[in-house]
Amino acid sequence: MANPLLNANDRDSGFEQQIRPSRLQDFIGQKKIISNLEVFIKAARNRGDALDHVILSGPPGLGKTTLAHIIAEEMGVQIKPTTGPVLEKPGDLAGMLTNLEKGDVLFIDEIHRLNPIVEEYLYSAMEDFKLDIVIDSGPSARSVQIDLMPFTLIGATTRKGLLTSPLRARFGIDLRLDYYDTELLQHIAVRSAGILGLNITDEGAYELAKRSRGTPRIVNRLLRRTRDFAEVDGKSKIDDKIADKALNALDVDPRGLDEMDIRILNSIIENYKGGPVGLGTLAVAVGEDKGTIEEVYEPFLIQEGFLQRTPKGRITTQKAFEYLGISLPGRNDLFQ
Ligand SMILES: Nc1ncnc2c1ncn2[C@@H]1O[C@H](COP(=O)(O)OP(=O)(O)OP(=O)(O)O)[C@@H](O)[C@H]1O
Ligand SMILES: [Mg+2]
Repeated sequence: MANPLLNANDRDSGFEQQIRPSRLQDFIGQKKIISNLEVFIKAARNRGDALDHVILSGPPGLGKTTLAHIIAEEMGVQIKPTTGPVLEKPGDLAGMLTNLEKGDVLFIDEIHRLNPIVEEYLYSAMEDFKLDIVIDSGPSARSVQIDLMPFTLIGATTRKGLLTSPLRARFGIDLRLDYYDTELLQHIAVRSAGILGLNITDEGAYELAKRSRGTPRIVNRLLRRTRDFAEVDGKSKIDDKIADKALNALDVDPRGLDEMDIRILNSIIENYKGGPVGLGTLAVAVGEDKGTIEEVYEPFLIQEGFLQRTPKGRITTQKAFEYLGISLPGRNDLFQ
């Protein structure tokens, strides 16, 4: 059964709003991205220009939406958020663009899901701040050009591979967010606990952090759930014991792997003796889209040393066999 804690779509907006960092200095980790952004923002502000267009990519829950809001805040401009699927017609995009003031941020989440026709209109808007709109149809159809205010488009995507190259080429700033290490997530847990007025020990925060799949959204969610267990147990402090108890009760994996991670590893091991297996075959076996496996699941499994990409296909590592408690084929003596 899918673990609801790991579901990126389940949002508690009140909680999120409270703990979401709003300035660059509060954003934990992703050091290189943050220091580059500081330079770009400062330079644009000094010149009085809009910031160049930004594409933010990376797996769910790592801080793309958060960063988009921070960028607008640091630039001292308004942010107008929308998502790819909502912009169905060119008119929807025109409506958003003509409402922007100088320097404003148009934030398009899930930009890989943009309608191709809408996307074409975006090209000239991004490049020349102009919008060519066709009015009427048939013989009376004519094109009018609308001048736009200079603006910054921030696109966010978990699937950068799906962006067309003309769109990709129009972003001057390309930022890819990586998974967070346990220490950073521990830091995030402590920060969030502080904002919520919760007492948490370093060990408690560490326990949450190491079971959060490298993802700030998950560590915050596990913190919230652990708080419930602490309250019900009459504990005034979140320590590693209550964290462990809560996470076990919630079936959170010891290393934070989610259901699809496990399914991918199990499938390679059980059906293909640990691989190599091609991405397409694996996708069919686990019932997930190829690109999602490649861009959302594999990076974490590779980073954690459970999976390798080889020219012949994906293979699971000895660590994956050990973790799942399965003996390597033909080497039954190895882990006894
Ligand atoms: N670097 C960070 N420091 C502190 N908190 C963070 C950081 N990154 C993310 N968070 C927290 O994690 C939550 C999830 O982040 P966010 O919504 O920005 O992720 P996302 O990349 O946009 O995810 P999705 O792809 O699902 O839209 C935020 O509400 C924020 O509180
Ligand atoms: Mg987001």
